[in-house]
Amino acid sequence: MATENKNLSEYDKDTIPNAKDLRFGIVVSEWNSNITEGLYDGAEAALKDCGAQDSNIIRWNVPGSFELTFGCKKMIRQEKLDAVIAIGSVIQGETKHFDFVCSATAQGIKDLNVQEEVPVIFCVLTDNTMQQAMNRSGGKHGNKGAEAAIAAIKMAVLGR
Ligand SMILES: Nc1c(NC[C@H](O)[C@H](O)[C@H](O)CO)[nH]c(=O)[nH]c1=O
Ligand SMILES: CC(=O)[C@@H](O)COP(=O)(O)O
Repeated sequence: MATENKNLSEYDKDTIPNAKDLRFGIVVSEWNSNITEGLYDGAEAALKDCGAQDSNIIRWNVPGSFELTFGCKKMIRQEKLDAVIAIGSVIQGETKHFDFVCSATAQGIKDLNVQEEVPVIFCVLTDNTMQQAMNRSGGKHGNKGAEAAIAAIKMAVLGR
């Protein structure tokens, strides 16, 4: 189902484990900060709505989405975490750079999920336009940050 046919912010709290004893890392790209701050707000609000404590949400910033992989790896090794959310917004420009940044970021975060023991959630928008990004970071299609927060809670308790 494409995003346009669903609301990214919708979830049923009755189906979500309580997050009160879980500790989360959130690594936020500074590129397109008008979008990534909205994604962060959505993720933080959903985590708290599901019981997470302020003191158990650790935020680091990195320059761009390409740096999310290193930032998440370093955070996992430095902090005791149950899940990490990688937040970025990549928007198509005039060149093929978009393709390389998106691919490298997605592959890097996938690799972390293979190599590390802490789940890393892919909360990176890869949009053709700023409007598409706005629509998915608190606009008409909801907030992918909220979706990522729910995924983080579910993955944090997987197998328990
Ligand atoms: N154009 C976008 C970038 N580009 C920057 C890279 O992510 C990286 O920081 C740089 O190549 C140095 O290593 N990053 C985004 O997150 N979003 C973009 O639209
Ligand atoms: C995703 C990018 O790196 C891109 O926004 C940069 O823009 P351009 O391709 O015009 O250099």
